[in-house]
Formats: sequence, structure tokens, C-alpha cells
Amino acid sequence: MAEQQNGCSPSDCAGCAHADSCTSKPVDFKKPANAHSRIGKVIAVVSGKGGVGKSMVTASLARIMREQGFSVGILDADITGPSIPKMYGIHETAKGTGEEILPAEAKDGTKIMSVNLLLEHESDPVIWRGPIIAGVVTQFWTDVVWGDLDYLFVDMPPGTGDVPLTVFQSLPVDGVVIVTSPQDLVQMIVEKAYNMAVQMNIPVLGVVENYSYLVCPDCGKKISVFGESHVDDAAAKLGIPVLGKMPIDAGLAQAVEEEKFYEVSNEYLAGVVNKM
Ligand SMILES: Nc1ncnc2c1ncn2[C@@H]1O[C@H](COP(=O)(O)OP(=O)(O)OP(=O)(O)O)[C@@H](O)[C@H]1O
Repeated sequence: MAEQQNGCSPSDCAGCAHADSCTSKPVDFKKPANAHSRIGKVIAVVSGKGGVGKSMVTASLARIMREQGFSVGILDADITGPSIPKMYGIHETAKGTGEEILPAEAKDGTKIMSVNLLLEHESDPVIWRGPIIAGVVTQFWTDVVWGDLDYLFVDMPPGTGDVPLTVFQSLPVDGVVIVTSPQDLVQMIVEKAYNMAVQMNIPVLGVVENYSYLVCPDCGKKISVFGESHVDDAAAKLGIPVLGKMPIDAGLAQAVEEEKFYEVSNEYLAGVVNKM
């Protein structure tokens, strides 16, 4: 790390008599998890832009690890566009005990916390300013009683705004999965998400391409609906692995429609298990 203006480096802080009053020492914004949460790994699922199926990928990753026997949770940080609870058929409101909030539990045991569980009507819009939204996401970490989890997946809102910044600063994120779709801008979009993670010192586990292709139900031919994929080149340039390419799959869409995502086995991302 670069030398500080006053001539000392951050590693000197521990033994420095002026550490308390020094303005150049590094600030740690990390918040403690709820006292009743013991969480193994926190994996954030991000995308440089919206509409790439990030929630689908988040829930698919959670399902894969659940199928492996791990205890998993999903923190829905997409406050203004929450879709995780409905995917799992959850429509209840969250229960609270004083200062603490209990997550909902899906039929496969996945624990879920989302702003939709706090609204009187789930169709109510969330019309809050950025800092309020970021504060709610932080509370999903500090106030929610997650219990024992091997993995907590965070479904981030798209882009690189307030909430991703808050999550990266406040939660001990172990790795980031970038979701993208095939199109010309993919290089720039993946790079934006990648650069944000790198600047926040968080390892990028790899990239998932959604909507990669469609398999014709009659002839079995793969059709590149949104154009040829550029994800291999984009990932190679950044030195990160492609974790999977997901086609447009009517079975996945149906599971979402029927609110039975707890039954899904997403074979397209099966290779991620030993990368998490
Ligand atoms: N590979 C896929 N095959 C079929 N349907 C999909 C696929 N990926 C996503 N979908 C469907 O597309 C819709 C939108 O997906 P999703 O909610 O995951 O993300 P999104 O709203 O597009 O945006 P964001 O990326 O910001 O989360 C959902 O109804 C979902 O079921």
C-alpha cells in the first residue's frame, strides 16, 4: 500500500502512539453480524447492468449448494426490485423479536431476508433514497438472526451504486460472482463490476453468462438469441473463470412462475460447487 502523507504506512498504526487521533489511518467500515449468526462464506452476486437474470443466478447458486447439503441463506439486497421471496413461494411478513428479525425459511430450508418481508403489501413500492436503502441492507446483516449458515448469497442490485458499495464495505464478502448476458457491451460491463470488486479488495470467483442460447425443442440446434457470446474473451482478458453459460430454459422460468424454485436443479452451473 502507498505511503501515507505523514510518512507512515497503515501497518504502522498498531504500535503508534498517535493512532487514535491520526486522520490517515485506514478506516474499517465492517459491521458485526448479528450475535446469533455464524456465517461461513458470504458470496455477492453482481451485474454491471440490470436485466441479466441476476436473481435467477443467485437462487441457482443457493440451490446448488443446498443440494450439496450445505446450509444456505439469501440476503436480497435488490431493495427496489426484490424477486427472491416470490421465487420460493414466500409471501409472509418477517417475524421480529425486539431488535432482531427472523428470516423466512423456504421449503428446502433456505433462509431468506428481503424487503418484501417487511412491507405491509408486497406490491408496495419502495421509494426510499440511497442511504436509507443502504442502511436497510446493512440491517439485514446486523439485525437478522441467520443462525448457522455455510453460505450466505447476496443478490445485489445492478450496477455499482450505493448498495453494492455498502455491502462491500460493511459485510465480510468472501467472493463475487459476476452475471452477464451475451451482447456487444459485455466487456465493458463485466469490467466495471470486476474493477469495483478489485478496488474493494474482494476476490472475483468468476462470471456466469445468462441467456447464452436457446435449444430448439424440435431440432436441438443451439440458437444464439442475443448474439454470439463474448464472455470467454471478456473473462480471459481479466484472468477470471467462466463459471457457466445458462441457456434460456423454459423449465427454469416455469419454476419461477410456479414459485417452486426450491425444487430446481440447475445443471448449467453445477461446476461451481468446488469454486465456492
Ligand atoms: N436462463 C433463464 N431461462 C429462463 N428464464 C429466465 C432465465 N434467467 C432469468 N429468467 C427469467 O427472467 C425473469 C427475470 O430474471 P431475474 O429476476 O433473475 O433478473 P432480472 O429481473 O432480469 O434482473 P436483474 O438481473 O437485475 O436481477 C424471471 O422471470 C426469470 O424467471
